[in-house]
Amino acid sequence: MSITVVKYGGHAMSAGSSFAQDVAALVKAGQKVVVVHGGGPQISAMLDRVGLTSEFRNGLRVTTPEVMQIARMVLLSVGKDLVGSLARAGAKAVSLSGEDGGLITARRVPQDIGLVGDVASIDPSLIHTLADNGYVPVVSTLAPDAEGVPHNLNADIAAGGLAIALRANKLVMITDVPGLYRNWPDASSLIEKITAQELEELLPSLEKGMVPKMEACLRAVRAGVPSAAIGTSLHAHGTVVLP
Ligand SMILES: Nc1ncnc2c1ncn2[C@@H]1O[C@H](COP(=O)(O)OP(=O)(O)O)[C@@H](O)[C@H]1O
Ligand SMILES: CC(=O)N[C@@H](CCC(=O)OP(=O)(O)O)C(=O)O
Repeated sequence: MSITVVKYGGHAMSAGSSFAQDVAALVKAGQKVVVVHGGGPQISAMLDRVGLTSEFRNGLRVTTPEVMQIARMVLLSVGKDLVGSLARAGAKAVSLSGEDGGLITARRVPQDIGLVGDVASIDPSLIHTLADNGYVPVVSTLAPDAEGVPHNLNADIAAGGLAIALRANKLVMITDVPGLYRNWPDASSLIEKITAQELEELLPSLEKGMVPKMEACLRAVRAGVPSAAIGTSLHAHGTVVLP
């Protein structure tokens, strides 16, 4: 049975959408769906409320231990909220993070930005167990490093890693823009289809949140995921990345 990995970004989430209904419909139609959620804007809002600031470097949040505490709290709560939305839409969902069942092990990124991890390894057996039994796994992207220290992972990067480890048929990145624009924000420059080679050439010119998103798509299609799509819903894909 085919597996779709869907990354649901924090910006898309705050815009409100038919996300839960769309996932529930896919599951009803016999597909396995794994949700990886973001929550960047929600973390920033909570940091604001408690009087902490954080900055982004190349799309990654500089994560001090204090920021990590808030990020973890917010992401786990976003996961539970999504389980609730999916349940109301008729899908049985279970939230978990990379910390559960040895799902993800993190490796500290080389940049000096604190407790930020990349995916070092993934053990997808817990995800398979859930998906094989009709549950929608909802993954919060926190993961311990080899010493057991929790790290903050960019959700796009983690979704790409999971799509590879699960041998997904498709990776879908749901965000607040219709797709990838060659000359952002020129609305006429939306890229409908792009190959891995073309994307690799374009990557250095991209900025902010698009950097980890497109890097994750590139890694996924290079590692055997047949396609990665970027759009505003499970059915609206402005951009498709092909090997
Ligand atoms: N070339 C580009 N094409 C599309 N969006 C871009 C581009 N460059 C920067 N962006 C910005 O990236 C944002 C999406 O990334 P991000 O904020 O990380 O979203 P998410 O929370 O869904 O992961 C868009 O809202 C847009 O402002
Ligand atoms: C290291 C890093 O940047 N982690 C992200 C995790 C959440 C995320 O990726 O959320 P979106 O998908 O909504 O942007 C953060 O702290 O914002």
